[in-house]
Formats: sequence, structure tokens, C-alpha cells
Amino acid sequence: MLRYLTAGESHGQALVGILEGLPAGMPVNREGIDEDLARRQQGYGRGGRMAIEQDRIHVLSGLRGGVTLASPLAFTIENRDYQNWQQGMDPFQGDVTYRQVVHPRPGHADLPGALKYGFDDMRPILERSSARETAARVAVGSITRQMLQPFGIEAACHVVSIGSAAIQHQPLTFESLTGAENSPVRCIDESAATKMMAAIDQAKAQGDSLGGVVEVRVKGLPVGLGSHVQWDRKLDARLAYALMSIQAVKGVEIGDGFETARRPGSQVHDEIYHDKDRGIHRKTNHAGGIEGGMSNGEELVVRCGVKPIPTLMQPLQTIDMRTKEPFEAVKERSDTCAVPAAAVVAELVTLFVVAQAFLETFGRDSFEEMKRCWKPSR
Ligand SMILES: Cc1cc2nc3c(=O)[nH]c(=O)nc-3n(C[C@H](O)[C@H](O)[C@H](O)COP(=O)(O)O)c2cc1C
Ligand SMILES: C=C(O[C@@H]1CC(C(=O)O)=C[C@@H](OP(=O)(O)O)[C@H]1O)C(=O)O
Repeated sequence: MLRYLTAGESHGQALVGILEGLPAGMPVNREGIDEDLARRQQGYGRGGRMAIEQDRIHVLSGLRGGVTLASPLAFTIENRDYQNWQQGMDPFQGDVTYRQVVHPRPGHADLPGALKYGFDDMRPILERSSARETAARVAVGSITRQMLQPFGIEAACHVVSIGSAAIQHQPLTFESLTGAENSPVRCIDESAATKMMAAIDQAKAQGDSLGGVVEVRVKGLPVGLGSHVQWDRKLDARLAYALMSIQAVKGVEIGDGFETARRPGSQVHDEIYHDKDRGIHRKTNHAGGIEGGMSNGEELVVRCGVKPIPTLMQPLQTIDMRTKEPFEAVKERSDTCAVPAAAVVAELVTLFVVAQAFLETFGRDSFEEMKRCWKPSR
């Protein structure tokens, strides 16, 4: 089984990941992983932290000469900001009274975390709940991207909306997303991108924050990833679980998602055709590539609703955890909008789930054998 764990505090020494279950003999290219790490760091609306970090993977085990050994692949990603935080974050010498947080931010993990774990100071909660952790998940997903590439499976992402600024509704395909890579907000529609950036500027000037909707598309999926036979094997359910675990994601849709509930069946279900050139195919893809918890051979389309950043420079009302008196929520250095970064995270999290399901159906102990035995049922 392909699985991973991450560790690491946002301002600790490093993020840590252990990825286990890759086939033996699979080439892994460091530059490819670093490219995905850099993509996650980009995006209009980020705060000062991204100017400090330069995320790079440092592999500790599981590879020799750039090839997997089938053993767990362990890695770190350095937190350069640790240099500025060592006084408070050193594992043994750290001063636990350093930069205490006693005014919980509505919308962050601060308050429930503090009550659950019995802290008055919410610094330990903030450190681990921070989306800094998503860098490790991007590294994991990027390695799985390299596993899936030889089988013709590719993923891309883009930003559909930020606040009320949205792309014009149009039928999209994997190919139409290429322009997103060069956009500061990862948006394929230039006029919408301009409006998104203006909305971010306005939110920033008002001490506010913005969320949005991101979309991931995966092409080249074989039929039959996931299964209808058990609840926890359904590909759509597994994607929803994984994507919902991304910090600030509050909704996940597959295909037309919530919109299908408003339309009659004749406008929702994708009719089935066959011809010699294309084999079995559809002319529409409202289902987003999954029926009955299984990939159906069409493009996978998933969308995530990302809520606005909880840290506001014009803070919301809260309490002081020690006195319970009313107070303004803590103002930490923060992003104004992290939707473009969340799109990249969603892309790589999606690829991990796809890779897990792919190995269940097409996996072998060695990568060479996997490629030899690969026979997609289309
Ligand atoms: C890429 C990314 C960057 C984020 N940056 C911030 C930030 O700078 N400040 C902040 O308060 N929240 C930020 N968040 C959101 C919080 O991490 C998130 O809201 C918090 O962990 C609570 O979890 P929940 O929103 O899933 O309930 C970010 C989220 C993502 C995906
Ligand atoms: C560090 C990252 O995102 C961080 C996520 C985050 C949060 O509360 O989630 C808060 C901010 O951290 P800081 O207070 O250090 O500026 C973001 O910068 C990152 O994405 O790599």
C-alpha cells in the first residue's frame, strides 16, 4: 500500500516526510520535485514568509543513484525561517514562553486545539496546523507524478474564482489549463485574473482576506481505478477525504458536483458512444471522470472551495485565553490569499490518491514489471 506521514512545525527546523510503497527501480528526479515545490510557493496574495523560504527536497533514504529501492523514502524540506525562530523552536533549548499566542483567531485551529490539548498558549497548535505542512504533501505528490507519467497520466490545476471574481463559464479540457502556469493567480482567463488581483489588493488594504475555488484535471486515467464494492474504496470518496484535509478547503466537488443537484437527469448523465477510432467514449463529462466510485476513462475533474485566510490584519473579535475577557484576535504575519498555492497543493494531493489507486490495480513490486504488465482496459 502506498502511504505517507508528514512531521514538522511551521517554524521548526524542517518538514519531514516518509513515503512508503513505491515500486523498486523507479527513477526519481530531484529537479521535478523542486519545480513543484517552487510552483506551490508562487501566487499573488502571499505574505512575507515566501520571500524567506526556497523549498527544496533533501532525500535521506529510499533512493540510490536516483532510483527507488522499495524501502521507505524519507525526506526533509528545510524551514529557512527557523534561523529567526530558534530561540523559541529549538527542540531542547527552545523558550516555551517565546511569542505566545493567547488571543485565538476565529477560523484557525487555535481555539479548539488549545482546549483539546490543554494549552493556554496556542503557539504549539498554530505551528502544526499551519499550511506550511502542504510543502511536504506537494513533495509526496510530485514523486507520485513521476510514477504515473510513464503511463500517460498527467495533472494540471487552475484557479476558477477568488472572492467574487471568476472565469467566464466555458467548457474546459486539460489542454486549456496550460496558460494558468504563467498567471500570477494561476488563472487561464486574463480579464478574470486582473479582477482577482484587484480583489486581493482591496482585501489587503482593508485588512481582510479572500478564498476561492480551484480545479484539478487529470488526463490519461485508465478505466477502473477505485471500486464500487466498498465505501472506502470509492475513488471519489477517497479524493474528497484527501482534498478536504488540505488546510482551508471546505468543499470538494467531482465533475459538475452541486450543480448536478439542480438539473434533470437528461442534462447530467453522460451518454455512451462507441466507434472504431475512439472506442467507448462520451461527448460530455458532467460526471468528472468517475461513476460508481471508479474512473470511467474520461478526464478526472475535481474542484475545491477554499475559505478565506483566518488571520486578519483588521482582526475579528475573540477572547484572552487567560482572563476570558474580550480581545482582538492575534495579528500574525500572514497571507491575504493563498488560493493559487492551494490549487497546486490540490493537484499534488489528487495525484497521490490516483497513484494509490493505480498501484492497487496495476502495481507490481518492481517498476519494470509494472510497465511490462500494464494493460489498461479502455
Ligand atoms: C497554501 C496555504 C496558505 C495558508 N496561509 C495562511 C496564512 O498565512 N494565515 C492563516 O491564518 N491561514 C493560512 N492558511 C489557512 C490555515 O492554515 C487554515 O485555515 C487553518 O489551518 C485551519 O484549518 P481549516 O481552515 O482547514 O479549518 C493557509 C492555507 C493554505 C492552503
Ligand atoms: C509557510 C507557509 O504558509 C504559512 C501558512 C500559515 C498558516 O497559518 O496556515 C501561516 C503563514 O506562516 P507565517 O506566519 O510563517 O508567515 C504562511 O506563510 C507555506 O505555505 O510554506
